[in-house]
Amino acid sequence: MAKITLSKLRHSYYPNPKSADDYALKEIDLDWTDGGAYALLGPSGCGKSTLLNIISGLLVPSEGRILFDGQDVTELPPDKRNIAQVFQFPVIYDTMTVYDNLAFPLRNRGRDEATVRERVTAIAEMLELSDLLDRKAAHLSPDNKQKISMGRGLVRQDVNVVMFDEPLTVIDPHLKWKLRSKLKELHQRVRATMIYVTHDQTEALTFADQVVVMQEGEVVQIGTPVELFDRPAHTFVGHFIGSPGMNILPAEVSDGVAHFAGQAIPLEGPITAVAGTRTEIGIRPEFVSLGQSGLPATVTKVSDVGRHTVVECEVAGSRVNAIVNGPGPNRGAMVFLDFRRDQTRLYADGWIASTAGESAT
Ligand SMILES: Nc1ncnc2c1ncn2[C@@H]1O[C@H](COP(=O)(O)OP(=O)(O)OP(=O)(O)O)[C@@H](O)[C@H]1O
Repeated sequence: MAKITLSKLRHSYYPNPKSADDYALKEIDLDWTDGGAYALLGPSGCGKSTLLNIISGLLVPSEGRILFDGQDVTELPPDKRNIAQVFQFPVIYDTMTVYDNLAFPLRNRGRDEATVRERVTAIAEMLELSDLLDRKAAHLSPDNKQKISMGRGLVRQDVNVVMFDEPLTVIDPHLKWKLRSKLKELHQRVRATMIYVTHDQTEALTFADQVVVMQEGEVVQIGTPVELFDRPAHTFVGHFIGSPGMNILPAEVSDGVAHFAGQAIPLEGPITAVAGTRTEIGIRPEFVSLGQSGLPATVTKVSDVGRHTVVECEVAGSRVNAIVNGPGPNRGAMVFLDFRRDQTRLYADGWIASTAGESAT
C-alpha cells in the first residue's frame, strides 16, 4: 500500500484554458495516508471521476504531479501503477466459477496455487461468498456479482490503492446498507489504502475515516464524518451533509454582531474579518428549537420522518428547518425559534468566519 500525494494538480479538458471555469479540477493539494479509508464525495460534475482517472492513470493532468510513496507516477500508464479498481457495474467473467474469478488477479501475476487458495478463501469468507465458490458467476444475483468484483479488487495484497467508483449503484436498496457496512469492516481487516467515490453522503460517511468533499472542481473540506457535521468549513458542506442540511440564512454584520430577520443572533464565538463579503448564518436543524421566545416564525410544513419530525418554518422570507422530537406543531402555527448558540456559525463568501470558543453577541 502507498501514501498518495496530489501536488498542485489542475486539469482542463480544453487545450488552452483561460479562466478558472475552464478547469474541471482547480488546484488540488492532497495527501492520502497509507492504509487510510477515504471517500471522495460531491455532486455530479464536481470532478470526482476526473480525479479518479488521474490517480488511476487514465488521464494525465494538465498541471501538477501525482506521487505514490514519493515516487512520481504522473506519466505512468494504469497498468504500471499497481492499483485495483471496482466500478459501478460488476467486472467479472460469467463463465468462470466464483473461485476462479477471485483467483484471476493473483494467477495473472504468477502467484503459486497455495497463496491463491489462502487469499481467495480469506476474501470469500469476508464477503460471505464461501458457499458460492464452486458456482459459475453467470447466474448469481447482481449484488453477489458486485461482491465478486469487490473481492477481485481486494484479493491482492501488493496494490498501492483500491479505488471504488460508486460500487453500490447496482445493489438493491435493501441490501445496500449491508454491503456498506461490509466494506467498512473489510477495510478494518485488510488495511489497504482505499478511495471510495460517491455522491451519496450516507455511503461516504459510513465507509470513510476521512471524507474529501468536492464542489465545482475544488476540495472544500477534508475531515472525519463528525468534523464535517459539527463544523462545516463551507456552506456547501453544511448543506450537502445532513438530512435536511444546515440552514444557511442571510445575515448582516455590524460592529461584530450578526443579525438575521432584524434580530441580533448570538454566535459560537468571535467573528473573523468579513468586510465587503456576503455573510450568512449556518445552523443545523438539530440545534434549532421551538420555544416561547426567539425568532417569530410560521410553520409551513411538518414531516414525520420516523425517529423525529422536521418542522419547516418561514422567517422573514427565509426557510428554516428544525428537527424536533414528537409530533411538532400544526402547519400554519406561529412559533418562536431558538438557535443553540455554540452551534451557530457565521460564513463569509461561503467560508466559515466565526471561531469556536467564547461566545460573542
Ligand atoms: N471528456 C470530457 N470532456 C470535456 N469535459 C469533461 C469531460 N469529462 C468531464 N468533463 C467535465 O468536467 C467536469 C467534471 O466532470 P467529472 O465527470 O469529473 O465529475 P463527477 O463528479 O465525476 O460527475 P459524475 O458523478 O456525474 O460522473 C464536468 O463539468 C464535466 O462536464
